[in-house]
Amino acid sequence: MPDTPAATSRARVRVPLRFQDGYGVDAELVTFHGLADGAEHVAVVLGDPAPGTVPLVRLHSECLTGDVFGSARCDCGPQLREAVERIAERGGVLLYLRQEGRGIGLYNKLDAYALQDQGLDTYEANAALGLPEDDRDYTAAAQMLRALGITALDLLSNNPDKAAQLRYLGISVRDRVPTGVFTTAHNVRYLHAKVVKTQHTLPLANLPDITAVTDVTALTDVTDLTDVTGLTAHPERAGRAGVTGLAERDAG
Ligand SMILES: Nc1nc2c(ncn2[C@@H]2O[C@H](COP(=O)(O)OP(=O)(O)OP(=O)(O)O)[C@@H](O)[C@H]2O)c(=O)[nH]1
Ligand SMILES: [Zn+2]
Repeated sequence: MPDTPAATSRARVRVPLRFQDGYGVDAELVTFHGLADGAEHVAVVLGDPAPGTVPLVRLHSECLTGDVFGSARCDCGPQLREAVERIAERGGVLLYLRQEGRGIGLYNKLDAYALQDQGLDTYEANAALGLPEDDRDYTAAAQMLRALGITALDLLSNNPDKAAQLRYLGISVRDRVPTGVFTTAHNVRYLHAKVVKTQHTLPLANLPDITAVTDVTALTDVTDLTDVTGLTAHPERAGRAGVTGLAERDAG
């Protein structure tokens, strides 16, 4: 385990969260001193874990296009909305990490989008720009968790690298709990690349051949795509139910 200096909490403020679909919950936002990368990450503390249970935690990487503007090119917005409610129900923390574009920044991400529009996948596009496929380091996340008194957790994520890095940093990840599946006509190739290239636990691996969807722009209704993928298109609840079978307990 690397020897990382401790971070301390800086401010704790109550913020009532009110989403456009009517869901609301009161959160406590926590800021920090001493984070390793100097970025302004924020912890969103939700609900109250029952005594003797570990908190549910999500490390959510910033996505301006998806989180703020509702872009359908990725699944970040629905994942964020889902995570807030699931964590609030059980008690836990969402770490909102300022790692736009898997760490390469917003402008580089949009450059990568332009290359994806020419046929490259999400990882090839980063590489073509001379950038890492995924530049995220979760040292600051581990510091934030420790500052909040959390050393054991269940992780709400499909990304095995998040669990692996947290464990390396000395945090005990008991279960890795998959998020819902939020497909749109515009993000299915992106989600498929995450499964094939970075082993995200999304139930897309058995797709007959995603490249058979040659013209996604023609799929104006996401239910068209559901026929192709066999997946549920974008419902927050049904999508979640569809992947619960993938919940796994990681050893160690
Ligand atoms: N470079 C790049 N970043 C992207 C792209 N699409 C989304 N992102 C960024 O990817 C991050 C979200 O990561 P994801 O790979 O969707 O999911 P994850 O966080 O690794 O895994 P989960 O916990 O399962 O959601 C955000 O920072 C987005 O801005 C893309 O095409 N290129
Ligand atoms: Zn996104």
